[in-house]
Amino acid sequence: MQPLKDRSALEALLAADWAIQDDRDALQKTFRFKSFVEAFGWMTRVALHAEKMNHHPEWANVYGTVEVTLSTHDAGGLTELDVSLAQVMDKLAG
Ligand SMILES: C[C@H](O)[C@H](O)[C@H]1CNC2=NC(N)=NC(=O)C2=N1
Repeated sequence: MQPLKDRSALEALLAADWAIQDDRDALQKTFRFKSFVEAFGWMTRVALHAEKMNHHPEWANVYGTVEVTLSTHDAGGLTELDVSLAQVMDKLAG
């Protein structure tokens, strides 16, 4: 598992509304879409990437809102995989 080496990529995420969770080494962001269909469509596209990466989000959806937590369970904290998946999520959210 690749530990975080690119601090600048993490800084860029923190400037784009991602946050480090208080009580856990994990990235968090709340995505808001106009409708349930838009939210779920985005989740479906992200899920296909996540499966390819073999790296899966913790997330919860209510109508157009998706709360996301990213952490590498196998490593007990943040790795490059979390940064990559966060970047994919931002890109697909447009
Ligand atoms: C066995 C399997 O490869 C692992 O459990 C993978 C699957 N997806 C994963 N997703 C996340 N977020 N963290 C992991 O440590 C992880 N591990």
